[in-house]
Amino acid sequence: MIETIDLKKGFGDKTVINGVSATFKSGQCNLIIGTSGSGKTVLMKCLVGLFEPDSGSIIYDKRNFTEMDEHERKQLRQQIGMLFQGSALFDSQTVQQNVMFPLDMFTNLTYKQKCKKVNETLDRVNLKDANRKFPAEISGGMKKRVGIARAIVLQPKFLFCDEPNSGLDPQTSLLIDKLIHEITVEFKITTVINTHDMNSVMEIGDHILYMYQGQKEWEGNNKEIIYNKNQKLNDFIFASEFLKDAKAMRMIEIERGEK
Ligand SMILES: Nc1ncnc2c1ncn2[C@@H]1O[C@H](COP(=O)(O)OP(=O)(O)OP(=O)(O)O)[C@@H](O)[C@H]1O
Repeated sequence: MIETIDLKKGFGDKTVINGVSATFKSGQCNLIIGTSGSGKTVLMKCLVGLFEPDSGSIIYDKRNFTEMDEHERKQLRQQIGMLFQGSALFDSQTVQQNVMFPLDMFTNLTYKQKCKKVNETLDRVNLKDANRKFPAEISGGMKKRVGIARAIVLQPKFLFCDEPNSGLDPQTSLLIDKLIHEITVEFKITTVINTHDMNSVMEIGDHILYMYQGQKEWEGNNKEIIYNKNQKLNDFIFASEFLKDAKAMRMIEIERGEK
């Protein structure tokens, strides 16, 4: 579990995160949504320590991240997996080398042990027989799976995904979402996902945090979002005719008890 308490972050005289208190539970996909510039990325960067908040606290399983020294943070980082936008794979390295990278960095395992772990993890993300391929030789969806494999190879307790569906077609996005959700539940990971993808919100939004101008404007789950009465949130999610129709269909499904 990760908690933020009255978190604030600004740049110069501009406040970007303005007193966000939130709880991200384990075994759940916690989605952060909001318009461009609402502070999603800055919030996530504060959570992982890439930005220092100006005030407030970040608590990882009762450990105060904001008060940790560099040594303690380094230890905690070993429990954190990150899936970056565009997968951020090393182009000159094979799939196997990419996934092995965190094991090289953080463990003293033998090469044989590392290979075993890499193979088990690639299996888990349904990527067999790709070990020797280079990123340029595989599809966007496969790259994303490699990114996920690299993020979970150390069996993290916390997983951060920045726009995991960027650049993927809707069908592949759905598969990647499902994979992230399955892994989250299976390993009881606290997963935090920054997304613009409304399909993800509906499919895997166990907990959704809607950011508006640096503040937590609304939170709830993917059922509650359908019925929410928050005008700003509704303006945001139902901005398109398609989503309005999707909402109407979804409400009919829920009323019929189909999901
Ligand atoms: N390093 C920085 N220095 C100064 N301002 C920054 C910095 N990083 C972000 N900001 C500002 O903080 C605000 C929030 O940016 P952020 O990237 O968190 O938005 P976002 O919600 O993630 O948007 P998007 O959906 O477009 O990624 C923006 O106004 C941005 O210009």
